[in-house]
Amino acid sequence: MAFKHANVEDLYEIGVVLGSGNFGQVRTLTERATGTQWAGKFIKTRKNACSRLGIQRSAVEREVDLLQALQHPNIMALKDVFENRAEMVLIVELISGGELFDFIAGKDNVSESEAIEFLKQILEAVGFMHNKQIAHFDLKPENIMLSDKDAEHPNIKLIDFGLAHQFKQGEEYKSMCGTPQYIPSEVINYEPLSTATDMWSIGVITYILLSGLSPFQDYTDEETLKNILAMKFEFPEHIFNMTSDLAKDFIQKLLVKDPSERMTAEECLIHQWIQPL
Ligand SMILES: Cc1ccc2c(c1)c1c3c(c(C)cc1n2CCCN)C(=O)NC3=O
Repeated sequence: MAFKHANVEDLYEIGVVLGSGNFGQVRTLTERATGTQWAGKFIKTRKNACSRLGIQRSAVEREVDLLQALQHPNIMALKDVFENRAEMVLIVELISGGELFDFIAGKDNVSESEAIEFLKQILEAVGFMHNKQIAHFDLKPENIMLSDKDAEHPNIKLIDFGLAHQFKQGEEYKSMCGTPQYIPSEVINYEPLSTATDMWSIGVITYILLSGLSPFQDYTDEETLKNILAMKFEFPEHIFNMTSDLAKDFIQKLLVKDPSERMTAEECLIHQWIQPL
């Protein structure tokens, strides 16, 4: 996709801030020609390679390339990219149902059938990515958005591919990025990563969906990381007493230390809990 050098404001009316992260800000945009609402991800780019502020232009190009390869109903769609001296703007579909995180927070916990509805869509999107050798590397409830939270069957969309990576044949990839409570031991130990790294995060997300608790989280990130390395998690009886054995089995087949032993997205989609015979 060619990066447009026009001024975003010529084509879009810039609206409210939806959120911000280390990359910059996300704001609503209204396309002047059609009135259609979009989201604009405003990324401050670095003046030069050594300045600390902002993001390398090459990192944004990589995210754009990955998003172009990932056209799927459960993955945020990229419409356009604008670039000027100090920033780049990704024009993406507006996902107005907010984060899965808030949806869970708004309820004590989610029923198993609701959780399965969400997980099927997440697993379809992640399986699609993994078949293209692309890993997300930052799967967490904040990056799973609902297109309409009031719908009977909310549609989910994965967002934020800033840490995503496409594996080349036989290439090794390591990174210390991610969010402590969702990362597996291979990230902490700076060992080679793979698409299985995402599957660990899905195990953590499933545990949170069903209980509202985070399996490894502790008072400090350091303690959290120790819990992960020690594989220290359990299903507290007073919280999980109503949870099916199949649901716990699903989680236990993802929260596995050895990445090669974890279920793949495809294996998850045919697990008895997700797809009863
Ligand atoms: C209604 C609403 C509220 C907050 C939003 C968004 C939409 C949103 C969106 C996107 C991103 C990358 C971040 C977003 N954020 C920031 C928080 C996401 N974790 C996006 O790509 N489309 C959005 O609508």
